[in-house]
This record gives sequence, C-alpha cells and structure tokens, in this order.
Amino acid sequence: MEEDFITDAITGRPYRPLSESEAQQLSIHLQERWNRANPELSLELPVDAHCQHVISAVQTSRVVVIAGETGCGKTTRIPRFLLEDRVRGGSGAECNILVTQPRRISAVSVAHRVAQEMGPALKQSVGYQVRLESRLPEHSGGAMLFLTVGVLLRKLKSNPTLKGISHVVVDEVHERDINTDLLLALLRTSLNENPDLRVVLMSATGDNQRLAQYFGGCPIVKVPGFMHPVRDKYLEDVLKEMGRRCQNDATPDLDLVADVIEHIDRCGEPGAVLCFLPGWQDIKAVQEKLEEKPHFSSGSQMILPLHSSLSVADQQAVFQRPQVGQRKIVLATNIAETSVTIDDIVHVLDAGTHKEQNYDPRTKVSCLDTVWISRSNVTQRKGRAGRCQPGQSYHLFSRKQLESLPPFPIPEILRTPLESLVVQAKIHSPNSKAVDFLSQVLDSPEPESVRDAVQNLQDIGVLDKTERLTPLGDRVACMSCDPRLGKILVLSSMFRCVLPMLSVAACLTRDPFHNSLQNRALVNKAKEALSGSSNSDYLVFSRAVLGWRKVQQEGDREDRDEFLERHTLSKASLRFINGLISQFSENLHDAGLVSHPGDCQRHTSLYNEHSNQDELLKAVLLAGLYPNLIQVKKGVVTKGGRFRPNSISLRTLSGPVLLHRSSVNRGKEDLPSRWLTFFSAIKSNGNVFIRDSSAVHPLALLLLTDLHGDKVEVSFPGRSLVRCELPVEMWELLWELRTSIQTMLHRNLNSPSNTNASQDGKLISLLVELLNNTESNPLVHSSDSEVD
Ligand SMILES: Nc1ncnc2c1ncn2[C@@H]1O[C@H](COP(=O)(O)OP(=O)(O)OP(=O)(O)O)[C@@H](O)[C@H]1O
Repeated sequence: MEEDFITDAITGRPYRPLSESEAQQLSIHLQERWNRANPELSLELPVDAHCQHVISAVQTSRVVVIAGETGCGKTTRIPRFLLEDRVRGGSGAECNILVTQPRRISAVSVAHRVAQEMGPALKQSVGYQVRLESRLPEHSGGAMLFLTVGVLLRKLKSNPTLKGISHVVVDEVHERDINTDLLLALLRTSLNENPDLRVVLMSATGDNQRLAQYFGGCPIVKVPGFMHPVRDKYLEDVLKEMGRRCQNDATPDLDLVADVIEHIDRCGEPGAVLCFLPGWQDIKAVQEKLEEKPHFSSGSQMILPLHSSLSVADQQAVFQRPQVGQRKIVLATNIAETSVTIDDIVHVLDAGTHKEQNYDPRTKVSCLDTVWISRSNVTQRKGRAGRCQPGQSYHLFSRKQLESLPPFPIPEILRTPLESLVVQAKIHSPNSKAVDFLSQVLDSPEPESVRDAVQNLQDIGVLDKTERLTPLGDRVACMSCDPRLGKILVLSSMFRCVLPMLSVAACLTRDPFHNSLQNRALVNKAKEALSGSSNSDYLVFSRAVLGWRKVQQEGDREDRDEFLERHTLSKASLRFINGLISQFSENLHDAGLVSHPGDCQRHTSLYNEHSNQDELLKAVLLAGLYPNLIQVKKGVVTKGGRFRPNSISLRTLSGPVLLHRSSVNRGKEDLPSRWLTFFSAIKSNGNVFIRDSSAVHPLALLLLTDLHGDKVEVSFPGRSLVRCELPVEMWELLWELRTSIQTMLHRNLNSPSNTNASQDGKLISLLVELLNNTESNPLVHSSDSEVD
C-alpha cells in the first residue's frame, strides 16, 4: 500500500511521517509543555507504585500482559505513564497511543477522566473516538486516543500495520468480545510488519497465561487492586431482611429488584445505587415499577436508565451529581460493568443475569437469552462500588448459585453467527481462507460454523466460489452493519430508494419503538397504523423514521411530542437512528455508490427518486434479504385432524416457523402474497419465531433474486419449484427484463464510471410500473406436489 493512502490512526487524515527535524522540534515542544504543566496524580492508586516496572516491561518486550485487579488504576493511568515516559525522555513525537475499550461509554468517560487528571494544558493530547462521535487529539505525535474496538478495526483497514502508532493498549481483554478477539489476531500480524509497534494487553480477571502464550509467551505484570470495603449481601441475606422466600430462576424478579431499591432508599446509607439488569425492557419495567411506588412519588430520586442504544450525551447523564438530598438510581445493562467509574456509587444491585446471544447453526437462528453471568462478571459488577468510598453489593442470587456459576464468560466468537466476522477477515486478509484465518484467533470457532458463514455469504453473492469478495462484497464490506443489511443499502443506491432503506437498516440495528412488556399492545397498535396495507414491518420502520424527520423539520415542539407519543417511539433511539443513517450514508459514499453522503438524505436527489414507491422498496428488501424467504401456505390440518381452510402455515428453508407477535403480519389470514421475506429470527421454547417480515411480490422473486445465476430457482428441500403459469411470450418478456436488470446491477457494481443513468432510470421506472400494476397473488402458484 502506498503511504499516500494510509490514514493517520490518530487524526484520520492522510498519514505523513515527520521528518527527523520536525520530530525533534515536536519532541522538544512536548517536553517543555509537560515540564511546565507538570501534571499531578489526583489520587494515589495501586498501579502508581508499579509505574517503573510497567514502563520497563513495555520497553523490554513488545507485548506485555498487565493483570490488574479491579480498581488498581490500569485504565486511567497506564496509557498516561507510557506517554509521559516518552515525552519526558525527549521522544514524545514518536509516541502515539491507541487505547481500546469494549464500549462507547467507557471510551468517552475514561478519556474525560484522563484529560481531567492531566490538566488543561495537556488535555488536547487526549481524545476519544466512538461510533458516531469523536473528539480527537489536536495532532498526532505525543497523543493518546481512547476508542472502541470496532473503530480501531475500521482504522486498520486504511492503515493495516498501524504506521505512526507506538502503542496499542487493549483494555478489558478478558471480556472476549468478538471484535477484541479479531483485533488480537490482527495485532499479531501488525507486530510482525511494524517494528515500532508495541502492544499492552490489560485484563482483570482472565486466563492471562493463555493470553501471554498467544503472544509467544510474553511477560505478565501483576498489579494488585484497591477497593474500599464492599460488603456482600446474597439473596438469602437480602430476603431475610425483607421477609421473602428464595427462588433460583435466571429470569430476574423485577418486583424484587424494585423492592430492594426501595429498601436501600429507605434504610441504606446515602449514596447512589447502580442496578444491573439484563436488557432495555427490564430497565424500563423496573423504572415504571419504581415510579408507580408511593415512596417514589415525591421525586426525591433521580432514576437514570443506561443502555447501549442511548446517545453518548444521554449516557453521560449518569455521571451527574444529584441535588442534595436526592438519591441517584442508575438502571444499567452490563455496559456499566467494566472501566466505568461513577464516583458516587455506594450500592450495587446485581440481578445476576445478562442477555447473551447464542447461535444454533442447525436452524441458523440466534436466540438472545437471559442467562446467568459468570463469576468474573460478578467481581466486575461489585467493583463498581467501593471505587471512591466503601459500599455494599446486593447480589440477587444465593451463595450456592454463585458457586455454580462458570468462572469466565464463554467467548462471543463461539456463540454468534460469523458472517460479519468472515467479511472482516476477508478485508484484512483477502488471500486466506476464512477457516485458516479464523483458526488463528484465541478461541477458534468450529470450522463447520465458519464454512456455514462462508456459504451464507456466497448465497447472497458477497463472496464468490473461491471465497473472494465479489464486486458486491467489496461494497458490502464498506457498510458498518450486517452483510445482508449492507446488501440492501448497496442495492437501494442503484434502485434509487436510499433514504427509506437507510431507515430500515438503522431500525434493524436499534428498535425505534418504546418497547416494554407494558407497552407491547400500544406499540403493536402504532405499528398497525403505520403499516396500513403494506404488510411490511420494514415500511413501518421507514414510515416511523421519515415521519419523525418530517415533524422535526416542520412541526413545533408540541407536534414532535405528539408524534412520538402517538407512535410510541423513543426519542433517544430515534436520535441514535439518525446518527446511524448518517454513518451508513458515509459508508455508501466510501463504497463509491453515491457522489456525496448528503445526497442520500435529500428527498430530491436521484438516489431517492423512487423512495415513495412501496412495492419497489419491498422488492429491494427481498433482493437484499434473499434467500431469507418464507413460504405461506393456506389451509392447515390441526393436530386433531381438522382442516382449517383459512389458517396459514409458514416455512423457511430450514423448516416451519411462526411469526413473532412484534410483526405486523402476525395473525393475518389475508396476506397479499404467498411469500414473505425476513431479516431476524429467534428461537424460543423450541419454536423459531420470525421477528420482522415483509410481503413479497412474486414478480420481485422472478426478477430480482439470485443475482449471479442464469436461472430463477426458488425451492425448498423436498418440494418442487415455484411454478409460473404464464403465456410463453410474457415469460420471454419477463426473462428479458430480468436480464436487463441483472446487467444494470452488474454494470453499476463492476464499472460504476460506465453507468448510463437515463437508461437505468427507464428500466427502474418500468419495474416500478410492473410491480404497482400487477396483483401479487394470482401470478404464481405452488405446484400440487407442495401440498403435504
Ligand atoms: N471519573 C472518576 N471519578 C472519580 N474517581 C475515578 C474516576 N475514574 C477513576 N477513578 C478512580 O480511579 C480508580 C481506578 O480507576 P481505573 O478505571 O483506572 O481502574 P481499573 O484498574 O481500570 O479498574 P477496572 O478494571 O475495575 O475498571 C477508581 O477506583 C477510582 O477510585
């Protein structure tokens, strides 16, 4: 790669190495600045005593594992020690440190803390960069950037050997999220190719020996922790205090959670409460339960939800101090579990569970289960109290339950679908087979699962037979979302309906609705109203988002509130979704598919020419999601042998499915088509539920599926193909249209400079007309052999 094309991993601008004299000048300047500012340490932490040991270990060995117990100060101090040592030693210009955090909240809050500790004269050397937001150091050379692992992975695309970076500090390695595991594998390669690079792996409670072995037996520096005393109270203790009976279910008893919070508020010492719950719905449910309690009606409590879907600004609210006499109650998922210091937390309440994605390769379906956490999570959660003063940890599980918990969480890579990871592997290592590349990670996934993911990517045309990214795959790889959603976005730019599809892709990443158990009926009603006769959960999403954007532009505050309430939409989620829309627009621009990112969001641009054509939108969704197809069959024989002519049964390639209650198509007996398409399915109690679905026009099936083939093949195992009953001439015309559309897509993907906008425009208009003016049901009939 030419150096011109490498980006500076600190500033994002083109990378330009400093000349010797420039480096010398900058180093002197930095040295003087640090000597003048002479930053102090705001309080003594255990790691301070190990400062020299850490620095010399990093000098002697290019990779070091720091095994630092909770609260020892590794996150906030070690990057600073490394920078300070180089600056004061006169080589600050060559020191650029990237510090990864698993989550946005910790990257932002730790950067603030470090900047604050270093003082106003030096704080411009510290920055952060997370998805959708950044505050970068003023220049590279003597800089420290806190960033999420995902952001670093993207930086590695444009600077694979991390030229210009002196240290990568990977914090919270023990969490073993999929991105960190991929990062570690890539860092091993970067270390070989960039002799200036050093890697520091920071882990609290983890298998540090294994980690050190992975990096050729590198040294491990142990740092003891410090915590103010935190008293443990287990379920039996808490229940005894409250006169309740014990239970041992992984589903948290939310009434109990609310009661314990009330108990703490009534009887506990002053200080904030941090309560860990599995997910957003539980957080909202506990918030509602608290607000319904007479004890909480005085408003003398400040209840703050904390969830990954909140914007950075909303997340930062948890660091605010409440008014005197007010108790702060933070209701959080595990995002507050590591690296985060909320300095007034005295009481931690741990429901003992979190949401965990588990993938079943047989049904190709993931379930997001609420499961018990591991013992290392328990330690981390407890460690959020006692950081600035003594505290208490209320564990809502018994001592016996604690003993039965696994010591560490199962690495994410072993329990999630691997398509996105395989695409990442192809970006970073295009010449390796995915199985070989992924055999290099710390815990390799089953080769069978990797092969499945490769097959799925081949099925959607992202990889070719030799496992290389296709021209479509190259574009999809630029999208920071699931490859199927990425494919929808790529296609939407060619079919000129970008904005609704950006909204759909964003909503499939973050739900815009105020979904809670209590709200379910209201949300369903709102969805029904938005859906109209579209039979599409995706059009519901796009109408919600586009409606919100319109009312924001044209309405006053009252209109906006009314819109949100009428449609049970969450303002915070919509703000996040807007951010995602901008990010995906940038991605489309990076992929060379739109001339300017702003064009994607302009209603009058060519890319939105057909954005109000619902049938086209549904057709493009099918083209992106195929072969995620559901066959709808009318007439069901019940277990008791009775025939119900109006009931419908559904099946996908993997077998029978049901529609989830969140889908607008659930319970509909008059679907306009025999086919639905879908994005996400979940497994629950042995059934596979489709979360979101959209009716498919059979013409779309004939014209837009199977991008690279020369025949239309819609088949289910053991069943015959879809049969078209059409006059020969019409079939020939349709085949010609299909070929023209496929040629247009092929041309746009392979040689975008060679497009013929007016010819493409006519073709798309013809497609729109055909879709709008033909009925979606009678055209295609299943063959008789399909009947069971
Ligand atoms: N924002 C803050 N406000 C007040 N004190 C803080 C803040 N951030 C850190 N500290 C203090 O510094 C200590 C060390 O924090 P740091 O995040 O560096 O620890 P750590 O070793 O990385 O711990 P962990 O792995 O548990 O996150 C905290 O226990 C707390 O006493």
